[in-house]
Amino acid sequence: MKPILSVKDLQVVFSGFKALKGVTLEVGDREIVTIIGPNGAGKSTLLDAIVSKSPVAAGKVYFQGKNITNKNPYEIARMGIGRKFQNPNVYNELTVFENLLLSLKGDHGIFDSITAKLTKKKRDKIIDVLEIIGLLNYAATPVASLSHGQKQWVEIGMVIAQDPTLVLLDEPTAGMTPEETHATGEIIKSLAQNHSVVAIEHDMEFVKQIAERIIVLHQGEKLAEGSVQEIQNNPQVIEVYLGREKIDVDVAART
Ligand SMILES: Nc1ncnc2c1ncn2[C@@H]1O[C@H](COP(=O)(O)OP(=O)(O)OP(=O)(O)O)[C@@H](O)[C@H]1O
Repeated sequence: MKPILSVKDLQVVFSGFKALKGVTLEVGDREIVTIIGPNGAGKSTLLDAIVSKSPVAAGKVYFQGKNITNKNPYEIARMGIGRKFQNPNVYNELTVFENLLLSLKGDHGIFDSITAKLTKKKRDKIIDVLEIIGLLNYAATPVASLSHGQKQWVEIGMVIAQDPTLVLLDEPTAGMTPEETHATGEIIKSLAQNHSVVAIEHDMEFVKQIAERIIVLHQGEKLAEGSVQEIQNNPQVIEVYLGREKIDVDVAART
């Protein structure tokens, strides 16, 4: 099977500091790949480099067979890669429906998007997205009155409203309650029926819920790759990441 995304020997350098030291990975059609690793491992930098938010110093990024290395970020978005950042980037004073309307592919400018005639096609598309993100009953609710988790779902919705082939999510469950985290996992699984997904995540329960394949980054390099079981039993991963996570949890439980 031909991969949707193919990253080859990617290097990113910040003022002489190598944040990525030659990372290679592939993402298949409608596959969910989860990226884990300690703080500073280079996870966000990897997603940034794919969409040209950080410049690639060496190596290549191919999307659907086309070389997109260091291409203009808007062009990359237009080609079909959607990126959600850690903090919700939504319009609080607008409703959930309006936020999604603003994100629809082909619309330009807040005023134009909101005042333009709402076609049936646009309405149906927004309803589809609302169903996927579980907010159908909140269409007319101002985003300001949603919970933190619901705002994150609106933003996931804003990404998928653009019909990306590949969705990149940076810690989609950050700050969520356990119930919201679980619901996010179900949203991502339903997303993967039509999209490829790469998600950075720290919460191992969540990773187990969604992961088909896990990639572990450590100090700018790929330390391991495999199924949940392979990763959980990998001694190097336990040493640099999973063991430490467990110690953190144990310490937190005692204090
Ligand atoms: N714009 C930048 N300028 C300089 N250094 C940077 C920049 N962005 C990231 N770094 C450094 O690159 C390394 C990788 O950072 P990155 O944010 O990719 O890690 P991460 O794995 O996403 O960590 P976290 O889990 O804490 O978000 C870190 O040492 C970070 O300080």
